[in-house]
Order: sequence, then structure tokens, then C-alpha cells
Amino acid sequence: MTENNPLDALLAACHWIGEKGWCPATGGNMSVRDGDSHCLITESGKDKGQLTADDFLQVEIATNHVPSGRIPSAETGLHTLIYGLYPEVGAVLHTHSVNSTVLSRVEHSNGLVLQGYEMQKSLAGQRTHLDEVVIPIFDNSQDIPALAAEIAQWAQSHPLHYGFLVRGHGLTCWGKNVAEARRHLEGLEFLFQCELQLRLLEAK
Ligand SMILES: CSC[C@@H](O)[C@@H](O)C(=O)COP(=O)(O)O
Ligand SMILES: [Zn+2]
Repeated sequence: MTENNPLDALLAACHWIGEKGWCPATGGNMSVRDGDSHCLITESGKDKGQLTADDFLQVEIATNHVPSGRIPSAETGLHTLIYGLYPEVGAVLHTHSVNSTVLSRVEHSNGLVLQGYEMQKSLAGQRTHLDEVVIPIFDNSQDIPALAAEIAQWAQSHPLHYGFLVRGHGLTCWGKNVAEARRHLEGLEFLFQCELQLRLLEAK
């Protein structure tokens, strides 16, 4: 599906994310593809619930070059990684919800397994609650080029779907357009909340 104005759709998504409380205190960053070789990404340090079109900067996907010279998101390299790996991706959303932050620390392995939830079907291609959806977890790093290289290496043998977690940091998710990225974000956040509550109730 083509969105008439992807940036307008992304702005609406950012305001919705702000209302949800998933990007507190300027956390998070969002982007939309801008043709084959560029994306538009949030300027660093902005309140992601209060963005306007002027807060998005064009970045070259292959080089992370910013023609305007302004400072893009500190995590630009994770967005351009996803656009570079998957040409079908149209939008990337990175959020800092409490549930994604906590769950990525409680789960000590390198993957969060979601299984048994009807809402797994909010994720593109998922047809049954019986399948396992594995959301990879990468350890946090302040070195984004190194983290992007680690994720790229992982993706060579484990193609990424929907999103990944960075431990103690948050979720990065995506879709073929803003609407799908938004559905994946909402679906994953619902699943994270269920999983966290389940673990709390089942803990001895
Ligand atoms: C509020 S600190 C969070 C940042 O360190 C970072 O993780 C983040 O998501 C926002 O950085 P930004 O450079 O504004 O895109
Ligand atoms: Zn972040």
C-alpha cells in the first residue's frame, strides 16, 4: 500500500507514540524512506511527541551523509542499516517503552520468544498463535556503528523481521510503510506487556 504523504503519516504516528508514553524525555527516533537512496529521520534531541515536518532531516542510506549539515538522530545508523538490508522497508520506529526496556533486561538470552498469543498475528505473515516469534536482543552500546555492524552480521544468518530489542534501551521496529510499522509497534508492545505480566504472575 502506498501512503499519499508518508511524512504526514509518520508525524501522526509520532504524536500517537508520544501520547502512549513510549518516547519519554526526547528518547526514540523515527524515519521514513525517501526514495531508493535516502530516508528522512528525526533531528537529534527533539521531543518525539511534538515533532513538525521541519524536525526531519534527509540522510543518505549508504553513507549516513546529511546534506543539510544538521545533526540527525544518534541512532541514525540503525535506521539506515534496516533500509539498506531490506529495500521493502518504508518506515522505522525506535521507542523507549518501560515494557521493552524491562523485558529486554529480564530476558538474558539473545532472543525474546513470543508464543501462544493471538496478537502475534498483528505481525506481517504470522498466521497462528502456535508459531514462535523470536525478537532478537542485542546488548546496548554507545558505539552505534559497531552495534549496526553486529546486527548486520547477525542478519546474514538470521533475517530480521518486524524489529529487534537493544537491552535496557528499547525497541526498533519497521514495516513496508508507516501504517505497517505502527501496527508492528502496537502489536509488539501489546505482546511485551502480556509477556512481562505472565512472567510476573508465574514467578515464584
Ligand atoms: C533520552 S536519551 C536517549 C538517546 O540516547 C537515544 O537512545 C534516543 O533514542 C534518542 O536520541 P536522538 O539522538 O534524539 O534520536
Ligand atoms: Zn534510543
